[in-house]
Amino acid sequence: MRVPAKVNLQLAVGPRREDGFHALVNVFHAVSLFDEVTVKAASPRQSHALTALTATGQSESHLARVPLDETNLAARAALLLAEETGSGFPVDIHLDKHIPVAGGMAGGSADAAAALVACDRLWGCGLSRERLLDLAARLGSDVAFGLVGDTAVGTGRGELLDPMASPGRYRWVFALSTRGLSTADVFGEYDRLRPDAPDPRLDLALQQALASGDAEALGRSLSNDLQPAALSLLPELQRTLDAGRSAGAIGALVSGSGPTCAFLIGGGGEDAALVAEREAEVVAALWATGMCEQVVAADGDVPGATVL
Ligand SMILES: C[C@](O)(CO)[C@H](O)COP(=O)(O)OP(=O)(O)OC[C@H]1O[C@@H](n2ccc(N)nc2=O)[C@H](O)[C@@H]1O
Ligand SMILES: Nc1ncnc2c1ncn2[C@@H]1O[C@H](COP(=O)(O)OP(=O)(O)OP(=O)(O)O)[C@@H](O)[C@H]1O
Repeated sequence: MRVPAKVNLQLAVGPRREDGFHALVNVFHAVSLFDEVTVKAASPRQSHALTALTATGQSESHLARVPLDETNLAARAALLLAEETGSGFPVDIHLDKHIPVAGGMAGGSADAAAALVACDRLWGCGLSRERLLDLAARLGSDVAFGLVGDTAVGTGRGELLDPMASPGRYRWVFALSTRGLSTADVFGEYDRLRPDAPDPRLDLALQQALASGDAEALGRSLSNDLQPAALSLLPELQRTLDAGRSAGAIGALVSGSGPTCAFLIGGGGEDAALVAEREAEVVAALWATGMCEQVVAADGDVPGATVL
């Protein structure tokens, strides 16, 4: 399975609810930075739903943060499906990780979405899309989006998804950090900085920019209520954002709970040579900060978990 990372085009965070989660209006956008998840029948067969989990990837520092036990979200997805359906036989799960770990791009959630679909097929459960989305939501607020992909608005705690019209194609650059940020810590810092958060609302200017495919307008409309909290925990991210903006990015923000920073470079309607030139300048400026572990380019939007 191939499953994409996400960037949040708008992340409006309301007050903390009684269950501890925050009410969100969350505009998800899937980008072409993929994890590959392979699920195979284990041999010899054992009595557990999961027998082994392995991971590879480009970055050793990121891989070191991926748990290889039953706390891994992909393993949890397989176990939940087995428990809910009463079916399943032992499987080996391999994660080839390219989505930054604890980077605010929903890497673990993506792997969980892929594992759900893969095990559903391998075990012949034949769950409906609704059941799969329901199980995904139980695993985490971002998991359902891994199934859906493209561009979608999430409400509730982010798990109730509606597709959003976005006919345009956009070019992005992502600055990955060697550090990770815990999503729970960033929400905690948000509560400290903003104890009286209003109810979240969809930004109509963003909706319009997406509907018309206007990259400049999209760049102006990007927003993330968690950004001040991520910057408060990792103040050096401000320099990364400033460097990308000064080099010509038409929009810049922290992705989700961070610390990955996302830079909008241009849209499909623009002169391709101009966009490529802008991309090269932004990439060079980000490397020059000396603060990025990796700088990668990607396109959005792209489909959700796909069988290869
Ligand atoms: C920041 C985002 O990535 C934006 O898409 C998501 O809201 C986070 O989604 P996620 O990583 O799937 O998060 P979950 O695994 O559901 O929750 C992790 C922790 O984040 C906090 N959390 C998450 C979602 C939400 N709506 N309110 C929260 O307060 C809670 O402290 C929770 O314990
Ligand atoms: N399959 C997985 N891949 C990466 N991390 C995982 C996985 N399963 C569990 N984890 C744990 O989850 C933590 C968060 O990882 P993840 O990459 O999902 O963060 P994130 O992209 O910031 O999440 P989100 O954007 O959904 O808030 C990691 O530090 C790791 O301990």
